[in-house]
Amino acid sequence: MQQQSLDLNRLLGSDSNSEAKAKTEVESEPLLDRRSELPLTWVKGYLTPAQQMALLREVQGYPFESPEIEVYGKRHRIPRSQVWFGDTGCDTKYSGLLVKALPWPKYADRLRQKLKRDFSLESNGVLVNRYVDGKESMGWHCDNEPEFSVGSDIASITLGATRDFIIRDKVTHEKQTFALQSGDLLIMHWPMQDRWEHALPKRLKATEPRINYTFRRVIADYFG
Ligand SMILES: O=C(O)CCC(=O)C(=O)O
Ligand SMILES: [Fe+2]
Repeated sequence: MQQQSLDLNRLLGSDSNSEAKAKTEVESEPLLDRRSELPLTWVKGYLTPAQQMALLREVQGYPFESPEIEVYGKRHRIPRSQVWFGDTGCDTKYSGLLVKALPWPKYADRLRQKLKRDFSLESNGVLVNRYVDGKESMGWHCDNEPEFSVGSDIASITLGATRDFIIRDKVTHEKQTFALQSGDLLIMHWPMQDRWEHALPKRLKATEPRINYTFRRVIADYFG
């Protein structure tokens, strides 16, 4: 039940209004010291403007979908759109639906190879999220689906609008906010998902689209 309510939060982006007052971090804040203890790597400006442009052009051809899900008998469209690319057999589930991996687009695959070269980050699938503006969001969740490979890190790349990405300790509810900008990389290291949830709350001041690539390693043929 607990798990289900977390999943619903993620899908519907609920609880996000309570984040409206969450402050935006700046580098000089003392919280930075604590960040060195977090299971995260934040690389600002990881992608050059030219690399970002190549990806953004490619994104225009992605077959994004925004499925409807049923919650307590009512249908809701998830407040963003998504597409999943991956190696053959590297399927996943979201919105309760099995999603077959589509073949890697050229620049998404190059980005995957770059992450492997730079951080030894092995991934065989990527979820691409598109938030058309600050009204779109992702609610609190942790990425601990059974098809994810044990011990694997998750790498998140931001393109377009700056948005707050918030993590919350599951026990103490301590929060940390990261204002992710276009070209930034954030790696969530194993086993961060055990202790921390994360969310991308609504930010009504954001009027431009944001794209997020979330590279993952899943167990091939997990769904047979
Ligand atoms: O858009 C983001 O930065 C968050 C995406 C995310 O948490 C996910 O895809 O699981
Ligand atoms: Fe996530």
